[in-house]
Amino acid sequence: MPLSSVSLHPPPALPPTSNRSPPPVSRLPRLTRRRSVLLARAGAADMAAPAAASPSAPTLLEYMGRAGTPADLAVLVAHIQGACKSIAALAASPGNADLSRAKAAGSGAEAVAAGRDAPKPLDELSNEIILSSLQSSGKVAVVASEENDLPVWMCDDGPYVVVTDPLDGSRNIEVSIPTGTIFGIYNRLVELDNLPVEERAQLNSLQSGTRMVAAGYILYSSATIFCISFGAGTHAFTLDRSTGEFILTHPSIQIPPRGQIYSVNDARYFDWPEGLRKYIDTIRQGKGQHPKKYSARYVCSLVADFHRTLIYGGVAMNPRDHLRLVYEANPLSFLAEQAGGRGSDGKAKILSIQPVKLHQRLPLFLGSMEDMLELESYGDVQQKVNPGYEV
Ligand SMILES: O=P(O)(O)OC[C@H]1O[C@](O)(COP(=O)(O)O)[C@@H](O)[C@@H]1O
Repeated sequence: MPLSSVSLHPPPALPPTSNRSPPPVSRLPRLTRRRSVLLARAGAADMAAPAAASPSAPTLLEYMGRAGTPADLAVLVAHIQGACKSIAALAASPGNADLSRAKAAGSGAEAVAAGRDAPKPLDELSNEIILSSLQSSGKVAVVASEENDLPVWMCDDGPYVVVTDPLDGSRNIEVSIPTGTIFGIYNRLVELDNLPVEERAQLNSLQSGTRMVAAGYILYSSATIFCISFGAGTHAFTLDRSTGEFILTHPSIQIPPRGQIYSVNDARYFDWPEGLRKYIDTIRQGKGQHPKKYSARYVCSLVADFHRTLIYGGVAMNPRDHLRLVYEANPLSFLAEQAGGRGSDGKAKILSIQPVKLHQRLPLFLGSMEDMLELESYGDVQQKVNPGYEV
């Protein structure tokens, strides 16, 4: 669906102001200055409230300037940032439910035949938004996206290669559950420049995760969070809706070495191997290396489950062959490692797995170092039975 054909319904008209009785002024709580500033920043303050203080924390663009991010890379990230603001607006718009519904039966057959899920209109729109902003950055040679069977070649002398899942968890949009965009950035392999374009595109996109120069995700939730690593720590920026800027709110995130939360779709318990069942049974009962009973949290939206794990610690997993190595597991593992955590397929570090196919799937485990090592010590944690589940 082209972007121009999306019609967002106008908001319902409010009754005229004069018909509504004014609130009893004397009962209005007085806003503290801090609250006023926060409300003003959120664009929600009463006009008479004190003006927002200028935030001292840097914006994403200022951060990249201060950190000495190469200019071409900063331009590229600035374009991703712009695209994600548009996706955030679409995901939160009154038209989002229509955009999240699968198209007529039979559509998306090509994607399904290629081992991908049938895309929803919002997946396709998000892909279009990301691709066009990467194209206009002028910095990208090739993009490998979940929504395209093959990598898209953009520009022969673009210095970077981008891998992306433009909108993960789009099945959740209709019920306003968080979604996210994931991306990874590599240098273009100049030694491949003389190969035919299809081969060049493919090999550039299948680089090992160890060669990533930057990776990030954008979480579309109650706040829109842009989390990124350039290989020197993991940092998260929160969208300030009054200025349209992403403000540094979580510098140098350190995932706690041990958490108390596990995140998995445990309706699949009976399809799990013995090792994984034992691990989950053990930590639930507080009988593991950490003598606390773990709690379960599962949003079923990869970026949201990963974001919570990054901040609170613990483990987030999908033990069956479902998530994609190139544009989901690799970028999130890079961010986890940069925050002191670990990403694995249950046996090996994700970043050390050489991709062989663009849409390659694998079991994915992400989280706190101590929790991850304990989990892996059970050996048999990859779910081999994968019947495909309807929901
Ligand atoms: O059905 P499962 O195994 O719980 O998988 C859920 C996972 O799949 C995803 O929805 C991604 O799958 P899709 O690409 O089909 O949307 C993740 O957001 C989520 O973590």
